[in-house]
Amino acid sequence: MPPSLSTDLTVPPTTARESDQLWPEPLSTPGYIPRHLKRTATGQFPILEIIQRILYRLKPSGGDLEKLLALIGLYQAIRPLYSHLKAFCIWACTVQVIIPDNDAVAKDVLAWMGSEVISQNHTRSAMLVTGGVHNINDEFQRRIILGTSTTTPPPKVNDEVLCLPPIGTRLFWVGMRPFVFSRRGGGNLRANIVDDSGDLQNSLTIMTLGWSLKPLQDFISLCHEFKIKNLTGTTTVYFAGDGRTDPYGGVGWQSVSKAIRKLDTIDMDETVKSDLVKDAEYYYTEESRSFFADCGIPYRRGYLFHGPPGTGKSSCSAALAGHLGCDIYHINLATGHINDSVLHRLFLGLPRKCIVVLEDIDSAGVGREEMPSTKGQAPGSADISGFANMFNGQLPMKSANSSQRQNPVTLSGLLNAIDGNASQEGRLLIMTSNNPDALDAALTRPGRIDKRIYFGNMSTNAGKSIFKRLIGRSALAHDAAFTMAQVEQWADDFADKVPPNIFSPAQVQNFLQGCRGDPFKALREVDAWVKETHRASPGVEVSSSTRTSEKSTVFVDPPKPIPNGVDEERTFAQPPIDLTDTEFD
Ligand SMILES: Nc1ncnc2c1ncn2[C@@H]1O[C@H](COP(=O)(O)OP(=O)(O)OP(=O)(O)O)[C@@H](O)[C@H]1O
Repeated sequence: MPPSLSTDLTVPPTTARESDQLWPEPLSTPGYIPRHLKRTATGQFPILEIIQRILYRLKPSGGDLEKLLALIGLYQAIRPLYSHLKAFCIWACTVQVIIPDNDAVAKDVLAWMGSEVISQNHTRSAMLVTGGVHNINDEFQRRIILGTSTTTPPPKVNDEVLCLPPIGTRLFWVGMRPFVFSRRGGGNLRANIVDDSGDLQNSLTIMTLGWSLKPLQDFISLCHEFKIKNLTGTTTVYFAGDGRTDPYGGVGWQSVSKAIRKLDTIDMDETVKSDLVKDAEYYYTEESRSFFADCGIPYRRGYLFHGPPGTGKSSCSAALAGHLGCDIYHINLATGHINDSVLHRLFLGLPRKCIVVLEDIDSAGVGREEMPSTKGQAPGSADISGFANMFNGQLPMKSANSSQRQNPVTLSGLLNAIDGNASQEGRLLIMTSNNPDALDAALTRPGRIDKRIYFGNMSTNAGKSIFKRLIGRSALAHDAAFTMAQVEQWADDFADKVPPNIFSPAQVQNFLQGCRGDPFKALREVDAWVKETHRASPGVEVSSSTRTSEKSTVFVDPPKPIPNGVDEERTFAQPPIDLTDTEFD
């Protein structure tokens, strides 16, 4: 009798009689394994001992352990062959795409997988991340940011926790076609971005049966459409990061989802705004696309938004992206993290339809390279444009802001990234600047900048509008006794108290935010605020005339007398189309 399995799992006694009971076969029996070999095996692998006892319990006549051992041996022998065979079958019968984890396409795929595969009932593991939308369910915030009425249902956004596929592999079906999704991660992105087996770390791999990439392209389109349809109400904002997320070890894009900023929350001249929106909308029509293609003109468009700080240049760019339904990419050259090759790569990685914002381009200190002799360089290393100017009898242009430290991005590198031959087409480039006069003419020439829009300080109309948005809506929502007519009257009173074209909308917004939706507090405190703020802004003088007419604003050091709007533009070289029916937010 074998010892009881439940109490004793040690090696069984080895007397000849007991061993014979366990291994009763004679030497001539096929599959016979000598006793000492069995003992060595079970001694080395205690699990075999356990299996042996279980088998004995199940079938006291015994005898199946040999088959098991033979199978295990066979498996060990053919395992390398199996992995080679598997690799060959995968290579021969499947197609795959690899997507860097931080690419926009990867985000589309993850969003689709999260919703259509991972959120299904049978999922047993998932990666949870926050949605990253700023407080969109807050009524007050929503009305300010989105300009929606209290009756408008909130847009469908990923406001809380997202369920995404974890690291690992997952089989799923789209219709009748199987796909294998693999997510790799955990690598140090700054250095070892390709592992020993040559695979990209922190990437997604999508694989399916067949010999054509078409099903995979269709799947990617499906994911993209899903994102467009389901994430309405948000814009993905990308920032050129500090290098931690770039699969190539340099500076890459980092992203965050933000609630769309509605165009009607941007206070600017309505004609200028509608002209800008029509231009951008037309740029993305099929008609315009084929016009560019037929004429052999690179499909690109650029705007320069200029004006004092806090006048809405960045906000308008974001609102435009939301209106056009595309993502927005911010590059701040002044950080010093970006050099020519990184900038080039950032532009190469842009999707076809997007808005790229080069922020505060004047303060980035981007300039042409200095003459080789002044820098002690070899002649061959100088910017070719510098030589061209020498031959024209001109000195090479100095840095746009020579007092600043040299930016690793050169003007030629910037121009190359923006519209060099290898540069991506389809993007809409917006440069913002507080001081457009400091910009190199090469950067703003027609073809690179097609439209210049001036963002000025707050006008009387803008004052009314900002009061209604920040105070009026909240007052109406919180106190049913207030009427719209009252709000209009308060807005007029408020705008009369704030001298036009003196304060930036950001300053006024800041004051009104401090009033916390209380119209009486705002009206009571605005005079004191105006005086106080003037004292703190010595460059501005307020006369009584400035309170009555927007045009009579006095600047001590006046900028060019440009109305708040377009000051120069290059129009599309084709008959204008009728866009009068176009609806605007
Ligand atoms: N014209 C405007 N309409 C509505 N809000 C505005 C406007 N201008 C500024 N603001 C508000 O002021 C803040 C700062 O605006 P924004 O960053 O767009 O200004 P900017 O011109 O890009 O400033 P900077 O030149 O310093 O980058 C934002 O919160 C925005 O809501």
